[in-house]
Amino acid sequence: MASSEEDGTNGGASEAGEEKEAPGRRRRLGLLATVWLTFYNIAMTAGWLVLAIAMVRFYMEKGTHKGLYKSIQKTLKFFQTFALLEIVHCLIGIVPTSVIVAGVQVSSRIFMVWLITHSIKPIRFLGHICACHVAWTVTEITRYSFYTFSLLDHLPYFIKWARYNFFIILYPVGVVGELLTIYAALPYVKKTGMFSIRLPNKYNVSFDYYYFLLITMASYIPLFPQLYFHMLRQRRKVLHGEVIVEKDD
Ligand SMILES: CCCCCCCCCCCCC[C@@H](O)CC(=O)SCCNC(=O)CCNC(=O)[C@H](O)C(C)(C)COP(=O)(O)OP(=O)(O)OC[C@H]1O[C@@H](n2cnc3c(N)ncnc32)[C@H](O)[C@@H]1OP(=O)(O)O
Repeated sequence: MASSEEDGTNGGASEAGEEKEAPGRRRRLGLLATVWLTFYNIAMTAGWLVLAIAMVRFYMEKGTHKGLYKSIQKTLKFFQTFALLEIVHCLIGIVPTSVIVAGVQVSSRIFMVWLITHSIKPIRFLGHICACHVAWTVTEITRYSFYTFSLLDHLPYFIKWARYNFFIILYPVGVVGELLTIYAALPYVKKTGMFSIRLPNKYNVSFDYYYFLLITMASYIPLFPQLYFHMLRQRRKVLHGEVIVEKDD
């Protein structure tokens, strides 16, 4: 999963009004793209901050995570769904992140939010979901504030440090939380047959959501290490200035 920056294509950036850059230097975006991304990143930082404050307040008031999902679900769904724009940013070339990397990252979260927690009520009180939400929230506050300060050319070192260190723990925590949540959903999905299409039907098509979930869980095995090692490479590049040459896959 090589980034376009590394393979020299500049992610289609020139079409989006960017200038070509010397390797290792920050890319310069057009005014419109800079304004939009600054607005987007500030909105996302604020959204995830609101979520963090709501989680802390809930826990302090109630002393339990039970009922937390109900109180945060609207904000969570809104800001996580808004993150679909990240795939659009990659596609139109205003950010150089690989579309595949952003696509896998965003779609797994959308899947968790809408097709698991929104759709399967009995699993909402589980601690695993809480673990994912905490991991996502800390990550996103750090990540979007990193992008915002970078765009404004005033990036405090501790935000850069946090962006490229927190994931070492938070990524596995989030992934284990997601996998345990899907696992906990399996009996309910099997019992209810939800989102499944049985034969015979006039289109002669069958789909079993239970097996889809098993395949999704299995897909974490090849995909997650790729994302994790990608972040470790980014960490070496950004924090330690290593030049990393990657092959396109
Ligand atoms: C339908 C069923 C689907 C099922 C899918 C199953 C998939 C299974 C595996 C998936 C596992 C994912 C699990 C996950 O959900 C769990 C968690 O997230 S737990 C919490 C911890 N998570 C993390 O730490 C996430 C880490 N990931 C990331 O940080 C990024 O999301 C990543 C997409 C990996 C990209 O990182 P990368 O470093 O490659 O690129 P960047 O995007 O940070 O930066 C590259 C340059 O682009 C500039 N940029 C990017 N976005 C913006 C923006 N919004 N505004 C401004 N600039 C932006 C950035 O500054 C960089 O620029 P430069 O190179 O000039 O510095």
